Amino acid sequence: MATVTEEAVQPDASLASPERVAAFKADLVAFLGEKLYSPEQPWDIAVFEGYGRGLVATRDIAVNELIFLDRPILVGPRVNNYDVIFCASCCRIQKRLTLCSGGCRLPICADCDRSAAPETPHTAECTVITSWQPKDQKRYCKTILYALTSIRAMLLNDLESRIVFNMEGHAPRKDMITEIDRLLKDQIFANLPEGSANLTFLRRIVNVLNTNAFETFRIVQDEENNDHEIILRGLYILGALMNHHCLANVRYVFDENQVMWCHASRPIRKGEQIFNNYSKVLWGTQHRIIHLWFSKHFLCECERCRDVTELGTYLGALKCVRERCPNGRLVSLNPLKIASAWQCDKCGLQMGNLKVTKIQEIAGRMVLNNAIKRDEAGILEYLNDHVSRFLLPCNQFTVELKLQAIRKIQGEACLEHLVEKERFCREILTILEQLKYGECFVKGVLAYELFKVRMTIAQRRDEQGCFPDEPALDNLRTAWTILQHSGNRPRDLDQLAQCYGCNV
Ligand SMILES: C[S@@+](CC[C@H](N)C(=O)[O-])C[C@H]1O[C@@H](n2cnc3c(N)ncnc32)[C@H](O)[C@@H]1O
Repeated sequence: MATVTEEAVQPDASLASPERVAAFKADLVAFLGEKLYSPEQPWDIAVFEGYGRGLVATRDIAVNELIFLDRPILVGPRVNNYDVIFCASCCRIQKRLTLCSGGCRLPICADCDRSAAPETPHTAECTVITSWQPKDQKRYCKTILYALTSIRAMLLNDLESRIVFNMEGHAPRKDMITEIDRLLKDQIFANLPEGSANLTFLRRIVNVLNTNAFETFRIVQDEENNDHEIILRGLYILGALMNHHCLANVRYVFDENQVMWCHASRPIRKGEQIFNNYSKVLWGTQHRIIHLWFSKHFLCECERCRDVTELGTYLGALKCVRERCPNGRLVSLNPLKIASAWQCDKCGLQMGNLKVTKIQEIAGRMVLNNAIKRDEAGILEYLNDHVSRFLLPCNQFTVELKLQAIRKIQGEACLEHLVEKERFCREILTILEQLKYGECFVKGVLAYELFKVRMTIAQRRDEQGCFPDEPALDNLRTAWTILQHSGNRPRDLDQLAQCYGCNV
């Protein structure tokens, strides 16, 4: 169990000193072990001006080459509502809520319950939680579930906790209530006083998690053998060492065992920094900048963020509001300044940032909170009748809705919808090409969907003789290359790739 001392949990400004970096790397290599680390790996830890530590390529890395494998040092529930009840320990779906008999107020399955064996994987965390004397022990407590990932850090061994406390951890913004604040505010425990070493430890862990954790998942089956994906948060140290760039040069997936597979999405030259994208690939610049500022505490100034045309994609651009300017696109005069005015690229109309933000907010609400929940016909109708009147076809919200349509239009859909789906897949793949985004995860998903929809259209039109042609096989190869290690890849991908010889 980790030693909880005040010194151990203090954030440290010297994380990037050469001695600290060398010691940190030695710890990390020991943690990864021979299975995940080989001395031939093409990365090293380096310090970059303005970024802190990061990963650097130690030789040229080819596109699609494996850069590293990583495993979570810490994993557990995210701090967000779940729509199913699952065992807090093994994540198996629980039909009926059964609380742990140990009194920790968490839902636990019969196999993980403290009474199931002298030691279950849940015993140690239950002991920590109950040592703080939970009040109201007969009731489920969501707040404890949300804090569980941080609480698990108390069980790390010395090597692991040294690694974790060598990670950067930004303090929360003043208006943010963390899962640990919530434990105190709701007076969940009788014996976890403000000012205690345990609380300082938990607060520091929350900062490390918020700065570094990834969204990962576990696939579990219910009693009817249906698969469910339980979204979790995982601290992957090697993964977290990658700094951000809006034109990342890697992609990653998590396999069934929660191992992270990180591949090059573009060629990387020796000496270049290995970058991940912390934001969404298909978001416009203003959204990415705000998201990075509020969640990761830095201002991105990469070439994609600096270009008003967003590399010709106009993902964040808005439709000009003048009726006599049907093709005008409003773009920011200075994308790096959130308060900058916007201007139409055709008629020169200027608009203040507050008004632009309002329009984006309304568009976002209409699309993300409302239209996206419709069925496939509803989404297509909304795209054709409403969205086209107030948003550009290239706008990020239009693109998001098209992605949702792609997900919802499946094999049994009518031919007209399938043809629309094919068009959307091609449109979004073209945007990725404009961004020169390489062999990224979204490309893999779209390539798979495009292959499938073309196959279904060929069947419906009785054109199987012409399918699959070379472009379709290319799509399947791309999908297989990108998604093959993902634990939640489409269930028929392996079979399709094998059947058409694309899994080599
Ligand atoms: C997941 S950590 C990355 C590793 C970190 N540099 C370190 O030394 O531990 C994320 C933090 O790194 C820094 N960072 C990452 N990408 C950056 C970028 N593009 N510009 C400036 N800072 C960046 C920010 O402080 C951010 O909150």
